[in-house]
Amino acid sequence: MFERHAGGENAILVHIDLPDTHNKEDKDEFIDLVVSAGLQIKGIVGGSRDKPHPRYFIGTGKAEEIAQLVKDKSADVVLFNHRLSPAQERNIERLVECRVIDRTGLILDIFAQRAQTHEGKLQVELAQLNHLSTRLVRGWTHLERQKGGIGLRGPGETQLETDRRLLRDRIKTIQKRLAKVEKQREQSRRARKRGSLPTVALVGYTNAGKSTMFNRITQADVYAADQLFATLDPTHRKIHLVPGQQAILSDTVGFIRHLPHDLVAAFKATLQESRQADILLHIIDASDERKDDNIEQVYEVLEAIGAKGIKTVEVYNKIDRLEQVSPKVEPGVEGEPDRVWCSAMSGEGIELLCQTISEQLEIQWQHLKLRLAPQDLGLRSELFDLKVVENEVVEEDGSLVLDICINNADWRRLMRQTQGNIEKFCIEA
Ligand SMILES: Nc1nc2c(ncn2[C@@H]2O[C@H](COP(=O)(O)OP(=O)(O)OP(=O)(O)O)[C@@H](O)[C@H]2O)c(=O)[nH]1
Repeated sequence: MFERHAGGENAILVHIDLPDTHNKEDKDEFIDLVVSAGLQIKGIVGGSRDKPHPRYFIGTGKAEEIAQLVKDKSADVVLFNHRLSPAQERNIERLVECRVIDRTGLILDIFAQRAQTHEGKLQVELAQLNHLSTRLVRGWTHLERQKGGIGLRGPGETQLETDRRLLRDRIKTIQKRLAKVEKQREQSRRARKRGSLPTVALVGYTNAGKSTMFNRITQADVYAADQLFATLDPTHRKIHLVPGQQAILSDTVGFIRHLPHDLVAAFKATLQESRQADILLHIIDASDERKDDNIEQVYEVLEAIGAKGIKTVEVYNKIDRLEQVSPKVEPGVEGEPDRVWCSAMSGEGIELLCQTISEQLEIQWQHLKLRLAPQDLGLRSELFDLKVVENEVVEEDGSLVLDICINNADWRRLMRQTQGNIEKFCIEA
């Protein structure tokens, strides 16, 4: 694994403007990421190119400039805000004589520092190992610590072959463990659904204020820090939105621009949580000048994980930092999400937010087909009392087939009342 960056290692940053980069935003975010990883920035090397140089990504002149800077500033690591090929990483490492980490490596390292649960840690380790496996070369010593020596190396195996084998074994073990943890999680998710409380998932660009909002709404003391990715693992709490209405609130990982696709895949289980939610609360840092771009990035990730169609409330957070903005709700028109302006930090507007979530949950309707046995007359009359029955057919055996259109709140109440049994009558959703 990469060495942890605790203790403030000295870093030289490299950010090159290429035709497809959003220069300023990308660079600012890169700096935020590096600071968040606990590194000391000792120098930033910039420049522009039409396309990456095959050998060093940057030009030879720039590479030499970096090598000099590494010496002058006694840097421990050079960080590229780009995705480097394994060969490029190696070539630069040789030239500058210190460790080189690309953008994916940096994000993985931050994930590794923030992972809290067993599953989160496993996910990070797997992603790191996969990333490393493409970078395994002769003389590569990252796995040194795990090697016990005797008995580990097979007959005639070179160092490189041993490393590869160890890496493959480790990847297999982690995949197995992850599969088990994911299964357990799926079971507890089903249990929560059976408990029939609606779920509300917080999503949003990293540092938008999700953990702070989670704390504010739940009054729970989860970790909130001025660090990117403070929440790698989802956390769940039961919340009271308005008297009598409860929901499960879940906090998820922060999104980030250009999140490499293999990382999206690695964190799918974590992001899965948002896919299963009844409502997404999209937390936006209203005081961030990059907010429009960030909003777009979040919607892109949501689309990539198949969570695009879920009802969303856009939460414009941090209004305490804005002048002349008071808490308010802007109802969405023509299918656009409602927008709530509030502050997780000061608490202004949080009541409005809870009311909006509650209303959105109430007004979700679903069409269902139920088959009731002739003796289930109590339930039948209850459904008629609720005025949710659209059609009724009596079948030859006396059973009743009802088409109903019911809102979530009523459905949940019936679920509670029948201890989940009503679900057994569903023949079609
Ligand atoms: N002024 C102000 N600061 C806020 C507000 N909400 C959150 N913050 C600050 O913004 C920073 C990030 O907040 P977090 O809650 O950790 O953000 P997050 O979205 O969970 O971050 P990731 O875990 O990186 O995705 C912290 O310094 C918070 O104190 C707010 O309403 N007003």
